[in-house]
Amino acid sequence: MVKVFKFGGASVNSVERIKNVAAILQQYPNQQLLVVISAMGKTTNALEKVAEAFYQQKKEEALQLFEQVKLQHITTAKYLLVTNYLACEAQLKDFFTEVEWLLHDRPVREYDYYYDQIVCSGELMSTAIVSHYLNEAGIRNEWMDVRDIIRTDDNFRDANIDWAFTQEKVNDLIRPVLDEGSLVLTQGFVGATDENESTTLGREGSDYTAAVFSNMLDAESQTIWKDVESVMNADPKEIADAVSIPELNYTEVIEMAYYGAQVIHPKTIKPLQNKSIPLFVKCFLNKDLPGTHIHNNTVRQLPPIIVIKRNQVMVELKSKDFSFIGEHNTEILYELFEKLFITPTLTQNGAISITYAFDNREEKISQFAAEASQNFDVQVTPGLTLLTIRHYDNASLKQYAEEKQFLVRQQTTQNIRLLYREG
Ligand SMILES: Nc1ncnc2c1ncn2[C@@H]1O[C@H](COP(=O)(O)OP(=O)(O)O)[C@@H](O)[C@H]1O
Ligand SMILES: N[C@@H](CC(=O)OP(=O)(O)O)C(=O)O
Repeated sequence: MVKVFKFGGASVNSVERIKNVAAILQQYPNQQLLVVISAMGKTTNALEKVAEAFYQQKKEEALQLFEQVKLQHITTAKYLLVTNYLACEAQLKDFFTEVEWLLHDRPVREYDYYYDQIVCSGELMSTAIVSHYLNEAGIRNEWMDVRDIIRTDDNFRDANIDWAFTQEKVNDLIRPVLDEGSLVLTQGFVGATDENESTTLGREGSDYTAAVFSNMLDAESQTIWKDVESVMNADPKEIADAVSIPELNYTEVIEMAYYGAQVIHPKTIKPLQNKSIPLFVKCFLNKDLPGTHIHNNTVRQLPPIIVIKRNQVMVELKSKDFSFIGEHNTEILYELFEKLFITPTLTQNGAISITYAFDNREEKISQFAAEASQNFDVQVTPGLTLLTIRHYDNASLKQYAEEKQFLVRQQTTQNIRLLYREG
């Protein structure tokens, strides 16, 4: 049976880290492996800047920013590769040309289209480098362009997968290579339309790609390799005494992601759950640590799970005519969410007012406030943090919630949520 591995940006962001990926893969010599890899480090953010400059018709700036991305990849390939360098360089240059060809044009289509054509190159470049290195290290692998496999619609930046078509491609292109004993290496986060336009599946979407493949290959398990020891009860970068969670239920992971824990992409769970495929989160820095096992069974006695979402904005809306917040008013607001692709991170209803928190994407929030002000009095308060404690107990309430000067507080038997000013 197949194992699916996903290595994220942090696991391939240097020569040493790529060598470490090879060392991990060497531990699975007789295993059918499909490996999904993300763009190196923060490449996706860098490519987003290229796309923005291009769309603002700052061609020189876009080309210059892309030059830096190119250099970073060429340098990594140079330090990493010996016999395969020239072959890798040729492959990278093809990807460079694909992007530069577009950058020399003028934007005539929507931004999201160009975003995807540019940003997808991050995953193509990283996987090309890793693939050549694995071959040098004696790990036979076949690099596959995921755009030949994952077919999506043209909802750029958040494309939806055509499951039937993709399943056929998995059967025709991936399965035979795995059966023949070769590791398959491909890109996360990326797909393509029936017109061969590149698409992406939403930020941090590589976990999801891996889950789609796990589902379609009826994998025995999926493993996401991270720079942390496991899924923890809080982001260890935020909370120093975060503890490891050895076991979790699929639903709990979806809940954590919903409240903003940026540890596993929420869309990842469903394809796995549908086929009861276990998900392991393991540490690429120390593969002997047990990590977290995520499955279908109930897990009791979870520790309090703390999720901190910074850079939140609160938007309070009062109906201008003192009408109650009823179907019509909420309909207007939900239509705006859909139009602007924004989702509240918290909602609090009153009789003639409604309060939302959002991630502070300034342009979108301004547009939301402007449009909503046709029907409501709108007040916007930026600079806030949203804290959620799931499975809270007295100790965690005391430690994290007690002294916060909150603007909104919500409490159920399971969760407590506070929206407060960043101090
Ligand atoms: N509950 C949590 N448990 C573990 N890590 C978490 C949690 N919440 C946030 N993180 C953060 O997730 C990071 C790893 O995710 P990410 O940087 O997206 O990895 P990658 O890009 O390699 O997929 C960790 O370094 C950690 O700071
Ligand atoms: N590179 C994409 C997709 C992804 O999933 O990345 P990572 O595995 O590093 O979170 C992003 O940064 O959004």
